[in-house]
Amino acid sequence: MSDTISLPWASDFHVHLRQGAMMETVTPMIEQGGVRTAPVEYEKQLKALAPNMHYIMTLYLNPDLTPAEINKAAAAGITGVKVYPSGVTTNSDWGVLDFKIYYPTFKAMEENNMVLCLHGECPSDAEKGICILNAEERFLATLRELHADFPKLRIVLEHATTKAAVECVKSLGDTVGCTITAHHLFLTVDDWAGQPHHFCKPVAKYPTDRDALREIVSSGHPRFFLGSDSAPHPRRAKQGEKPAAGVFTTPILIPLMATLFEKLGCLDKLEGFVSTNGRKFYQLPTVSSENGIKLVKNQLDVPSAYSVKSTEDTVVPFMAGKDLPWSIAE
Ligand SMILES: NC(=O)N[C@@H](CC(=O)O)C(=O)O
Repeated sequence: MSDTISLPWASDFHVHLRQGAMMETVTPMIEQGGVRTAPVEYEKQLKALAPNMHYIMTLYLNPDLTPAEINKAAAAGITGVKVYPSGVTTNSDWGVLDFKIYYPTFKAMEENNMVLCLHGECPSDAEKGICILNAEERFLATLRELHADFPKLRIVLEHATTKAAVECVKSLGDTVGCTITAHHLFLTVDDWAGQPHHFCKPVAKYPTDRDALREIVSSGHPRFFLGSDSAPHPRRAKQGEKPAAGVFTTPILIPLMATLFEKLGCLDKLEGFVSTNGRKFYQLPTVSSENGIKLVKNQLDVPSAYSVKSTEDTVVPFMAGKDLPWSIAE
C-alpha cells in the first residue's frame, strides 16, 4: 500500500461557513482540509478570507424567487437553489411547507439548467408518525415526485443518511445526485444519543443505514459525492440545554475521508467521491491531481478545539483529540 496519495483539490458540495468571527475562523480551514470548491450564498468576504477558493453561487428558495428572478440569477451565474422544508433544522423556521407552489420556479430552474439542492427531511409531526429517525425516509416520496415532474431538473438529495435514500437515488435517473457527509459514514444513533458534538440534522441512523452509505461510496457510484454539511457552532451552543445541530469536519475533511476509504479498502474510489463525481454532476471542469494535494501517512493530531477568532469561544471538531493516519503534506 502506497504511503502517499496525490489528489486534485477536493470539492465539498455542502458546507456552512457562517458569518462574522466564525466565518473568519472556518473559511481559511477549507483549504487546510483539502478542499478548494464549495457552494456558498455570498462570495465577496469569503474570497478575501480564502482567495484560492472557487465558490459556486447558490440561493435559498423563498417566495421572492419567481421564474423571472431565476432567469436573472442564471444569467448572473448562480448555479443552484437550496431548499429546507420548514422547521427541520437550524434556521429553517421560514423553510418550505408546500413544494407545489414552487413548481413555476422549478420549471424555470429546469429550463436554465440549474441545480436544486434538497434538505430531504419531513418536519417532525407526532400525529403523522414522523420523527427525526424516519424524517428522511418519509421525504423520499417528494423526491420521487419532483424527479417525475421535472425529469431534466438536476436535483441533489443532500446529506443522505439512510439505506432507503441510497436505494431511492440509485433507482432514479441521471439527473438525481446525492451528497454524503463524512460524519454520517462514521456515526450511528448510539454515537449522538447523549453526545451533543455528534448531534446533527439529519441525525445519524442505524448501523444498517451506515453500512448502505459505506457500500455506495465503496462502489464508486458516480451520482454519490462529498457534501460535508460541516456546520460549526460555538462549544457553548453545542453543550447548552438544547444542543445546536451540526458536526464540524472542515479542517480535517480529506484526511478523514482517506482514513475511512482505507479502512473500507476502497482508496481507489476516493478521488471520484471527493472530486470527480460531484464536479461531473455540477458540470464543472475536471481538475487534475497535478498541483493538487498530497496525502501522506503522517499522523494528524486533531485539536480538542479551535479558538474562534477575536472571541472567547471555541469550536470543537469531529474526532477532537484523536489522531488520523493521513495528513496533507505542506
Ligand atoms: N447540519 C446541521 O446539523 N446543521 C446545519 C444546518 C443543516 O444543514 O441542517 C447548521 O447550519 O447548523
